[in-house]
Amino acid sequence: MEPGEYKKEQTRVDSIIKKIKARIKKTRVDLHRAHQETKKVQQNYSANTSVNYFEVDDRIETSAELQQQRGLVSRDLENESIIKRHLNTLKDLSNSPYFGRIDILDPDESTPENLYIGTASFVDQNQNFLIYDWRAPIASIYYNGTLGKVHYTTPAGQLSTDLLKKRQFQIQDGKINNMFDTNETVGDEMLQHALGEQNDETMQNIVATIQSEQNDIIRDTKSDLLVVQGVAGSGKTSAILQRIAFLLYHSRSSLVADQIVLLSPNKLFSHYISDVLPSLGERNMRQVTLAEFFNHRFEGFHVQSIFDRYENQQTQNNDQIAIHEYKGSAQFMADLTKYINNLSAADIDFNDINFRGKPFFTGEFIRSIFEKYPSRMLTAQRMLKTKNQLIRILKKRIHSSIHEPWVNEELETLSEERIRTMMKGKQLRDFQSQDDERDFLATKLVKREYRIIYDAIYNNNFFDPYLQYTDFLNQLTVEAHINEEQWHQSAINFANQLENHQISLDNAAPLLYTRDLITGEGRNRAIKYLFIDEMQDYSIAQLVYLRFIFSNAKFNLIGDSEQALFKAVEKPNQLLKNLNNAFGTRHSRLITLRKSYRSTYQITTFAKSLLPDGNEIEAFNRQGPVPEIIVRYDNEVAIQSLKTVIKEQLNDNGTVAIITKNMAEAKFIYHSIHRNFKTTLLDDADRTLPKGAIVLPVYLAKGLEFDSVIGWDVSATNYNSNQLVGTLYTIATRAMHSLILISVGAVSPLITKANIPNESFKIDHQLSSPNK
Ligand SMILES: Nc1ncnc2c1ncn2[C@@H]1O[C@H](COP(=O)(O)OP(=O)(O)OP(=O)(O)O)[C@@H](O)[C@H]1O
Repeated sequence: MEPGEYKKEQTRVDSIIKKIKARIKKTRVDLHRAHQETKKVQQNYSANTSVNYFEVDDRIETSAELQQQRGLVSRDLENESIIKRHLNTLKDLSNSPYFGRIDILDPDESTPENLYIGTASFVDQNQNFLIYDWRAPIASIYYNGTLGKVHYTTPAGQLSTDLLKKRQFQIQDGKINNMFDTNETVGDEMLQHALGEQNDETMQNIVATIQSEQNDIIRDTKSDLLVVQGVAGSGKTSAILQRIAFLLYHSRSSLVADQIVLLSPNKLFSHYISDVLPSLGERNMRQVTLAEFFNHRFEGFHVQSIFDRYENQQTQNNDQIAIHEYKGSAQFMADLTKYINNLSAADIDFNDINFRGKPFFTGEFIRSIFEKYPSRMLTAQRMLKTKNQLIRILKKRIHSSIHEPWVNEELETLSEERIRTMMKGKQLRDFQSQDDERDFLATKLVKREYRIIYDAIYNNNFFDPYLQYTDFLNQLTVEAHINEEQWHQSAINFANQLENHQISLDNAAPLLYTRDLITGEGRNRAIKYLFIDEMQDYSIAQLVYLRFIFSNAKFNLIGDSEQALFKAVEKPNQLLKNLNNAFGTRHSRLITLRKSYRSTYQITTFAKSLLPDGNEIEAFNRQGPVPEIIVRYDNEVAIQSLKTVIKEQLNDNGTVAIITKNMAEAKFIYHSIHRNFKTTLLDDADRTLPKGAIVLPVYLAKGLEFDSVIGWDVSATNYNSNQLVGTLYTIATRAMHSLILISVGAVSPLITKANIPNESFKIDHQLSSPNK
């Protein structure tokens, strides 16, 4: 670098920050004005809309005016929040305006251009880009290109330029702390610095140090099905969050954050990643865990969570595992689809709709309506027609009931005030005669009375998906490898669980699929992108269902087959093939990430040795202590050692996580140590990660990272099956700087038989069992 460069760059930083600060001042004024405007519209709205919602008794009659008012309020609120977000972005820029510079020479130009790249663009009054947003097409060469001829994609097609220089900056509080020129994607030095820091309470964006292969994930705009298989700590989650920010920028006019859904592994994770998009000036996408999603769709039932299943699956026999695998397969969903498509009117489980303890519409009557529609129509279309017909009949009944004696009686007892509320929005001149007015009120009364029937039709309560699904399970001829008796038992279990308002996870997606495919409802066509993190924990059946209901969404599935808990590992290529077959997608793409960034070189080297094909994993070269295995021969001594280790680790690290195989072990540890240290036991209802010592079962640690990890009881007794390799690997790869494993008794063969180089770990072995 030429002498004087640092000074020149710092002068530029100073001048840009001055301009940003001036813009902040102006934006504050804009924000104040927008806030006043929102307040005015809101006051206006509440004055105009003091409607008694209980009286609005027909969904079809929602006032258009009300909707318009609501629209104004939300538009102003949105406007205000856009300015607020912009202000926050400017504040961030005023601290650190950019992190990169590229010098390019376009063909036919004689002087090079210097472009600076930051988290957002900053443009002066003359439309000069003082900072380019990292998502701008030209910025891609900062991440991808090495010096020389480079290409980049713009909305107008591919362009090429000559990349003359790539410079990286670390700017904090307006001061350049470090800067260097590089030929690499993003030099190791910057990355070393970013990765060497202590774990934050929430995840940080990686915008300044995105790696080339991560950039491919972020900027993909073509795939309908994008599958990212990446080793632990390879930046999958980071990349998809950056991708969401990229997509929102790329499709500013046609995509909003609410049209993007992320299915996340647990609530802790949802909170953990919640700062990334706002730090990039974007709103968060919708986030939901699978358990929340199912419980929302099965109101009144408790759906087994993925965590309940981990806890229970530890006791499944081979026959049960075979059934579980079949129920999670694409084949099972195909069998179910075939069954549903071949249902005749006589096969459908119609229910009576009751009113005051008596059938208002009998199931047989409903069936007779359904039967009238031609069988060449889809079941869902016939159902919809049946439903509309029922509503028409109900309306007729309402109309013919308005002169019944009970209505007259009620009308006579109506208070003035009640009449006024019922007439809200109506003027006397709207009625031709007094009879008209009376009929209007009578209709309202009858509608209210029959509301329960309307709701039952509207909610498809005339059809019983639970019974239908049971019928399906019972009529199925299962393949030879499935034990028939156990299969029937599982159908009985399903029915028994329903009695107790319980649904097991295996049945949740197929059951919803039965309901939605038959009724034609439950689909959400507004969602444009679906992201699934930790996809290895989803069954293909669940993915098929999600594909069915989010039919307009592009799918982004992110996972690490090696981190599958209690399940055999599936090769990424095979997985993509299975998904392509099940989804029937046109443009699918598999991106594999092999380099692990989270952990030190020593931890990654140890963790990858646990896996049969772990040598495909590449460790990032950040140095730290080698992992340690502590072997003790009884719980009491092991707990003593655990306490010593926690104490040492807390001296050097912000978070020390003791990760166990299951909740029972986590509770045991918590009760053994919480008097000695301020300890937090986490369960699946927790949303935040405290600092200090925390105890949690492995499935809650998914997607998270900790400065120091202590894996509890990696003994041969506790880790006795090959199916637990993923569990062990997941525990080890949660550690950023330090990893210690404690074994109560002989160490698991998953570790002793693994090909771990001797110098890659330390062992602290109690010489013999005290009992011997
Ligand atoms: N390009 C990068 N620049 C800086 N940090 C990075 C980069 N890529 C990944 N990291 C860091 O590495 C760690 C792991 O990233 P992330 O959690 O996204 O990985 P993952 O593949 O989702 O991991 P896992 O599957 O193990 O949960 C995080 O601390 C993240 O900030």
